[in-house]
Amino acid sequence: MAMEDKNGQLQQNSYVKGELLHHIFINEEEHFSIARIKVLETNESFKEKDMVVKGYFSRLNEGETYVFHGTFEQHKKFGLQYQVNHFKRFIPETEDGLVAYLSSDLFYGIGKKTAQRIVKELGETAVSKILQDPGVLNSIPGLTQEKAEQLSKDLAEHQGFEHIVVHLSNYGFGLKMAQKIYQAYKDEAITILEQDPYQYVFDIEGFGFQRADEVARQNHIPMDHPSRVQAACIYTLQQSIQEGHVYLPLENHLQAVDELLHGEEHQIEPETITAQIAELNKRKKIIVVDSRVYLPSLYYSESGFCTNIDRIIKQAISEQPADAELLKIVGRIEEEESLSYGKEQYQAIEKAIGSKLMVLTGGPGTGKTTVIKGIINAYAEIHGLSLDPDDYDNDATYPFILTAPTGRAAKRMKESTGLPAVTIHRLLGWNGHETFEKDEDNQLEGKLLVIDEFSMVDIWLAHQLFKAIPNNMQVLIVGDEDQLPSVGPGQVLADLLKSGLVPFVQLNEVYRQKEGSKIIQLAHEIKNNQCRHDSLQQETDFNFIECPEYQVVDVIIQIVKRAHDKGVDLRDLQVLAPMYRSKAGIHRINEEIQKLINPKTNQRREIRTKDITFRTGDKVIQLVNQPEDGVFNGDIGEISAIFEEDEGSGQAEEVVVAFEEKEVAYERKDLANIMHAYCTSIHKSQGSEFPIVIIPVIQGYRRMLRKNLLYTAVTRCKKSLILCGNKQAFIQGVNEQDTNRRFTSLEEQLRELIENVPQPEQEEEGELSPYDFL
Ligand SMILES: Nc1ncnc2c1ncn2[C@@H]1O[C@H](COP(=O)(O)OP(=O)(O)OP(=O)(O)O)[C@@H](O)[C@H]1O
Repeated sequence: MAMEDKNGQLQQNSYVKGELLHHIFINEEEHFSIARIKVLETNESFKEKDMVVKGYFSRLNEGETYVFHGTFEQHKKFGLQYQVNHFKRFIPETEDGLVAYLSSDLFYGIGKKTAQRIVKELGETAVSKILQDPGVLNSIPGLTQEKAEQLSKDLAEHQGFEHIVVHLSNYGFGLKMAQKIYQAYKDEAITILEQDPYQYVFDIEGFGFQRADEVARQNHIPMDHPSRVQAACIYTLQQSIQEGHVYLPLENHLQAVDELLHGEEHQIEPETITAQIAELNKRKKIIVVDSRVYLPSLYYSESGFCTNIDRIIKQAISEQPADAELLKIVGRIEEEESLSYGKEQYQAIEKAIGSKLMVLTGGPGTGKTTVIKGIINAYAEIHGLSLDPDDYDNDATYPFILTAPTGRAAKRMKESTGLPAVTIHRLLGWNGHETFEKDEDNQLEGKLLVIDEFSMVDIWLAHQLFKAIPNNMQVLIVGDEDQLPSVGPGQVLADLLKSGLVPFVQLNEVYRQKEGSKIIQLAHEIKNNQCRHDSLQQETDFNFIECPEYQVVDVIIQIVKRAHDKGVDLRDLQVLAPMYRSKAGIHRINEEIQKLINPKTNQRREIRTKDITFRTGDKVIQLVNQPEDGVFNGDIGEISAIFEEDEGSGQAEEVVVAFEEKEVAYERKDLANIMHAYCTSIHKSQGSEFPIVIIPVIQGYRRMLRKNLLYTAVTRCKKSLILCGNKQAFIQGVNEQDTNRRFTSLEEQLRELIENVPQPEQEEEGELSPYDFL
């Protein structure tokens, strides 16, 4: 950290003082610049007359002098550059220098005489005095109030960002965080930081509670300050979202807040926390209902989703065929498709046609896709609608909407049904700022909406989607309830099914098994808690290679090598593992496969980050939703190009990834959004399927191995599944239920609605209705 002593002397190890000659590259939005400077002074053994500096700073003034702090970096093409951590405009410390600075063109209306009076009155530290308190200018003889105001404003503007950067560096914040802070608060940044650092926790991404605590301590803000307690209340709720919770029970919340606030030398009384929770509740910063504490966005998502489910299921259905008529229609579809629907499958088609909203659930190979097609075909025939998009004027008038939460799932839907399908984000028109074009005031157009892979949809997205569904639309939700729940908060599919409010059909009979699939059989044995050692016998499409833990990575490499040598397209082969950092973790497996498949050569460009080396030709996975670029968490692509920085053309350093439908360019700062995908996490594989899947299973993964995790992993495979490691660890894992309960109130809220739903007519004997489950 750079510090100045009392005399303003630099105590930083490395510095370069230089006059800015010209800018090479400027990104105004990011405050990122590359510039050439004339070196005036440095404590480094740098002998050249000028050099290139780069870092997160705004446009600097050419001809002015700055002191930069940072480190030298050797750039492959451009040689030695100085990576700036922070910097400061050099203000001459002599009285004459300061007078020249204040009377320069930078400050309108300040002549030499006025500048001399300011320096005489305020001394060599005049600039920081004015910045801290513009009122000091009132004492300068002959300086009108108007000019004084103008000068302090101009000084603040010129010094603003730099001043803030220097100030923040005293708290240990780097340029990048300083830039984020400056964007959010501008000139207020320091005042807010020093008076109420906890505000940063809410407004600045990546600014944690502990950081705010450190700043508060340095500024002697008491540990029981209301702001601190309130920040802890909100921060703990934000953290709980990571575990999938929609709310925290008051008791758990109090405990979590207490743990966060508790220090060796200070203790916060429970009453203080309760009082601040009440205060936040009053100000609608959190919502407390029935001893449950919610963040408002999640509370309103959950209650909004319930309201919309209620609205939709209460609507009447426009046209409904008589039973005999539907039988005839389904018979015709069976003929066209050359199959005969099973009892459950027919029931699913019948119930979907007769319900405003229905959930279709079932494991792999039970015919969910087959039934989706049956429902769409039957709907089209009943309503006299063509399935061919070319028969409609434009996309908006096409009556069938097929959607899924990820790009890959939408693509699979499109392939299996032969109809257009899009991601939920695309369907709703994501505008990149957490809002969508489609909402309650601008609803979707269409007649039948089918949402696949619904287990992956969190409560926030579910709410956004359902508020955009118009009254005249019929809705079919499809998902496998035994899969892992959504990455985001909630367990919407499971809660919908448990509530009993919404009609649903569960498909149990497995059809793909009839074609001799061991993979499907294993999936159902896991699902039905019947997986034993003899379930893991070798079959044509399944093998469990037993090996000790230390050999598991070698075994994976051998399998991948054999597949590669045989000409298998590596996009069709996926290694799935549950953990990132272990001896047989995702990172290690990726490194080893990269060495094998895509080693370093002179032909392949590469770019190194702290942990990873990316090379052209590498298989990579997107780690976050980036809807503005049309890529989503879990999408897999290949690095098609790496561009080095080019001063001449202004080309920034970039990695270009070719995804299935588009190319996306990542600057260095965005490379954390991707990682190698030779091996990916099971969580990230949700919604995707691969012909060949390899899953290492070892005792070292024990704390992660759970039934729904292994079930999700196994069901990602379509043709050939290879497990390797320890059979006992696998058997123990599939017998381990996920006991991490997610706190959601959706099921309860939906149940409360049941009283208001008109009771259906008497069901035929043997048919399931939601009311059978109450
Ligand atoms: N009634 C049926 N008669 C004959 N074959 C069927 C029937 N239902 C489904 N199948 C066949 O079973 C296989 C699995 O069906 P489908 O793909 O619809 O299941 P799914 O539940 O969508 O599976 P997954 O989730 O694994 O994709 C397909 O080959 C399908 O043609």
